[in-house]
Amino acid sequence: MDLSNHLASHFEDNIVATRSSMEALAEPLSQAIELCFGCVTNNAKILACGNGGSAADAQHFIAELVGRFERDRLPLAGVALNTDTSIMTAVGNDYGFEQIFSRQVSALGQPSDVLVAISTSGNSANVMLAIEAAHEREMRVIALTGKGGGQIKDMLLDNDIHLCVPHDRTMRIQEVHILLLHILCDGIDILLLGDPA
Ligand SMILES: O=C(CO)[C@@H](O)[C@H](O)[C@H](O)[C@H](O)COP(=O)(O)O
Ligand SMILES: [Zn+2]
Repeated sequence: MDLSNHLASHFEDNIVATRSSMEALAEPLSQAIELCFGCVTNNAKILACGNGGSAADAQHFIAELVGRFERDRLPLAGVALNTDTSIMTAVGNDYGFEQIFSRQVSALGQPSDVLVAISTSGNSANVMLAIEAAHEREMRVIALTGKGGGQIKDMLLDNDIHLCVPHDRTMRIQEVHILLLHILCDGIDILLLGDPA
């Protein structure tokens, strides 16, 4: 294998994934920005969850809401459901790993809250049960997926938002997911603070 060609192919593939996502996802992404803005400016909160790299994305996103993104502003309400090891081990141990997020959604979720559910395959059982619990709480869902959306695609309701990266490799999908989450943060800040100087 020619290593430098192989390395270059990652950059090329990332560009393809990013460009096709820009074309496919611009509209649902604006809808997601409006939904998150409405949520955090109406005394509601954003709950986020995912596994592995997507857990990192969920907590990264929430840290930028509660802390800040690029500009100073008031803290925005959000909770990453994959960060509390006591809850995750207790619920995982006592009720099963599939319920580690859904139980928290049931405990914390209110009808105006939004669930950001992240799964590259769209098939992680614990993320799917979190979506089910959010619907039971009358929450709206923003799902970040890839690979055609998996089973999550069929679980979403009409007023949910699906950001499905048109790619089949987990790492590429994750790379676009973090881009989408950063754009969401930027969009929320623009609606809150106006255009950047
Ligand atoms: O970061 C990676 C791979 O890039 C892994 O940790 C990956 O997130 C894990 O295998 C997850 O369990 C995959 O779950 P999902 O994206 O299919 O819901
Ligand atoms: Zn990864």
